[in-house]
Amino acid sequence: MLDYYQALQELLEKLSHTPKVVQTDLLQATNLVLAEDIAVQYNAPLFDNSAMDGYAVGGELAGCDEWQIVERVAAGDSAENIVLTTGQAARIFTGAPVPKGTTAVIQQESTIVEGNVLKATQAIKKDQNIRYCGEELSKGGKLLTAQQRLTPAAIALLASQGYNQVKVYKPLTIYVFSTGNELIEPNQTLSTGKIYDANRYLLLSWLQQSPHQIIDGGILPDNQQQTVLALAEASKKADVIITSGGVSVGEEDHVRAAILQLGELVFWKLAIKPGKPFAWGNINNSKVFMLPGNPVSSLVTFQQLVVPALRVIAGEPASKAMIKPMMAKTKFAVNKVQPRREFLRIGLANDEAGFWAERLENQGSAMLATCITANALAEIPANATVNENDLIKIFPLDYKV
Ligand SMILES: Nc1nc2c(c(=O)[nH]1)N[C@H]1C(S)=C(S)[C@@H](COP(=O)(O)OP(=O)(O)OC[C@H]3O[C@@H](n4cnc5c(N)ncnc54)[C@H](O)[C@@H]3O)O[C@H]1N2
Ligand code: MOO
Repeated sequence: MLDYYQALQELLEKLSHTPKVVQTDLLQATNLVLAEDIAVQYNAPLFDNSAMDGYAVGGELAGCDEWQIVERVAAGDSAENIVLTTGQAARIFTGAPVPKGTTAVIQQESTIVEGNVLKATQAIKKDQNIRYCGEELSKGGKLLTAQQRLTPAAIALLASQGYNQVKVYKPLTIYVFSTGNELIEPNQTLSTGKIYDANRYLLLSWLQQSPHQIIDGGILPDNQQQTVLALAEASKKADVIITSGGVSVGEEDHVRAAILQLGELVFWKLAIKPGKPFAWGNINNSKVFMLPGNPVSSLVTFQQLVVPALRVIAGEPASKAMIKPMMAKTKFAVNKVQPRREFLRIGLANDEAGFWAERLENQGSAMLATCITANALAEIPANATVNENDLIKIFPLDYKV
């Protein structure tokens, strides 16, 4: 059996490639990966401005305890033609440009105003409450580096610099299939031996939150020829094909054989529970991931292996594509060692002492309902016991891609 971290590293290394680049409107780039370095084109802040609603005071501060209010500047106004000298002040608002000669801004809570006369109720320091031009970013520097995923904050930063188009790696086209004669759709009538397809719904709804194009490939029957035809057809358009079921050793497990006929496949017995059988490979330029049929095995292998893999295929560096664990203290013990690294569904909570993990009942790999209460997976290393209050790795179940 292959160790999880070894498998993950090998998978991400072997997937590295150069994705296609497209120019796109800013909002369309959300969650895609930047394909170019972007320069700071304007100083930030763009101009000296006030950090508070209050009064800009000019000239020398020493010996000055009263100012004449001579001007008013609001956000959006120009202050280019205003100059404050010692003893002069301007009413000013947050974000408004400070007039020339401004030494400090006094926030209005620290002032007394009588007519046009301003007095301060607290000591004033030079430069207080002034955000100076270029103090955050200076023109010509690097704003963003290629391979950065464009989070909402990155989109906002680009907008704040006047960029309305960016070059990103092209969104992926991802096909999702389920496999198995036992599977029917939720709108169909149950008959003996049949079950409703859960995995395709898990994967489609999870992937819907990604910026990629997701195509529902439907249910493949346990039939070699039909599986080959469907996968060959999907591979004409797909960057990625994800299947679930039929990956282990049974005679009715046709997907592996179909992919081997059409392309290349690596089959792993992973030392993880759930999620032991896992396969990946390619049909021409389409990458293929085969998840185990049990719904929770699908969920765990999708989050722990395929999500990082999709990030790499979408253009992120492997180091950033890894899903990041956090640490939590256990409210449970594991006394029995077992040979596979276990990803337990847990309830993660926190108090003043930090995060703690509570083990949930019903950990079977077909027991999907536990995943509703669970908000994280706890990693129990192979051949290890865990005591109460031990610190262990936790992977939040946040359904990100
Ligand atoms: N002789 C062995 N049998 C099994 C082994 C093994 O090593 N030797 N491994 C077991 C483990 S662990 C897992 S996990 C499963 C994985 O099996 P497959 O990927 O081949 O999946 P199936 O046999 O097609 O299905 C397993 C199970 O999951 C149900 N299923 C499948 N697809 C869906 C779906 N889309 N929605 C809901 N449920 C689904 C299916 O009906 C089966 O009950 O193999 C073990 N067996
Ligand atoms: O690995 Mo299987 O996923 O134990 O049920």
